[in-house]
Amino acid sequence: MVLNTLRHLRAERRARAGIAYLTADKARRPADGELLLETVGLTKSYAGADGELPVLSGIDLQVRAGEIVALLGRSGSGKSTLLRCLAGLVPASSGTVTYKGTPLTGANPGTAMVFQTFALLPWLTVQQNVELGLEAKGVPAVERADAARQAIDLIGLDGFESAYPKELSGGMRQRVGFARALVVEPDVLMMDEPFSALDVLTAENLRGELMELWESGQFPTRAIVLVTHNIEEAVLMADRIVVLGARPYGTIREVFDVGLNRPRDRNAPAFEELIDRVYRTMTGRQKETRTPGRHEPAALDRRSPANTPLPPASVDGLSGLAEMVLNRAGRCDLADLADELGLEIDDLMPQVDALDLLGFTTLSGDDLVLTGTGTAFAGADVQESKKIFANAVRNAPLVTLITKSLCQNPAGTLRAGFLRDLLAHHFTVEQVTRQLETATDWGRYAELYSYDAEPQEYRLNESDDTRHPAARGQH
Ligand SMILES: Nc1ncnc2c1ncn2[C@@H]1O[C@H](COP(=O)(O)OP(=O)(O)OP(=O)(O)O)[C@@H](O)[C@H]1O
Repeated sequence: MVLNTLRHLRAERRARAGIAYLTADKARRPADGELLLETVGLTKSYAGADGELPVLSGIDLQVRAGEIVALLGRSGSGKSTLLRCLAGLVPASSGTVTYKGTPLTGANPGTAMVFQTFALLPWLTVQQNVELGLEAKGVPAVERADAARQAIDLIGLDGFESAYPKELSGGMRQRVGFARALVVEPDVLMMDEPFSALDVLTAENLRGELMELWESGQFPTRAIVLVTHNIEEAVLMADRIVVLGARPYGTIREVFDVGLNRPRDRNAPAFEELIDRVYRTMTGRQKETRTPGRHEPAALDRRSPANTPLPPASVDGLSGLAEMVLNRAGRCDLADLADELGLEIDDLMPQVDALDLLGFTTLSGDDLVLTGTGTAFAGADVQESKKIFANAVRNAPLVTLITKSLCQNPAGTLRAGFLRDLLAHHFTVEQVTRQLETATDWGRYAELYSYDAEPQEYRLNESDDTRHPAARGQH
């Protein structure tokens, strides 16, 4: 249906060739390789409670006409921040971002953004929402209305022009988001997880239609940058996949040239093989052994609360995953397990990271494998599992820091504020809060300390203060 609409539109477009903002050459997608966006040595820090928090470091990236580039990485690796830097929505801390060779000094005039949460104005109709971008550019009303109608048709929303966002399903709202971005015919369409707020079928349908438009050469943009944490989505859509790693700062870990013919067959061996390769890169536990690049800070090597943040996994969550692996003979393919549970691999990563940190599992190829201690932990009764956990948790630097500090204070108490200040040097307020929640949960389960929400204080578990290796000064 969309393609028919397109053919119709194409003819209509030719007839309207005089309209200034809808140029004929934009109606074709030239795979001319022109360099559209470039970052050189891009570094981005955000202001934290105490100083700058580095998020991206040493990012050298190019986006050329004719390509779809996916920015893939785990939560917090800086994908959205990189997208916003490319769009000129946030300034680089150092390094340069250029559009067609010109350094950005504000919003990038060659890009338009589609957001995960649609970001529509509820008091405006579909037509008015779509016209917004053109209004900002000072396009006259009649031309604006005409262009909006075309974008609405293109994206399959014809008939909904006068509807308000609240009358639309999630999928239809996101179509409005696309139409609003496409109406300005940006050189580069920026998409920040545009399908992740939609149910699976709606996302699949919309993704498929967009790819048809792109492949047919009718998409009114010359390149696409897509942020996603979904490996399959990246392999399905992108020409290049840029994998960002998060530790200790967001850096480019690897770039994959996809090179598969379109439309892509998910069941083709080459498709599955690439998914496996990307997956290994994303989940790889290899330490940063390479020499830091010109623009990167030196890698940190000793585990400390600063360089080993606690993953946001509760004891219940990580125990649940350990038990699932135990029930699969102590070894399971993580991607298969995520599939079975109807989750994305990314959803399981906090628990996987936690099990890894505690020494309960290792990754062997694509498989998550229980270690001897992990097997004992997963099969133990509550009391025994608490003992095993108390021993393993010495691998968690923040828990050890809390325990040691408590032991050194004759009163056996520690204010959470002290830890907040300490961690604020390295993490955002949100990250500090999440880490303290995890440390509280883990320390309580291990019966190392308790926590009083009022007056926000940790307190040593006196009966057990000799049990923990950190308390005995053995760590
Ligand atoms: N405006 C901001 N101020 C302070 N810190 C921020 C801001 N925006 C992002 N961050 C922090 O920067 C880090 C990277 O965030 P970003 O959203 O770019 O990552 P991401 O890879 O897109 O993650 P996700 O997949 O969870 O959206 C995170 O730790 C986040 O808390």
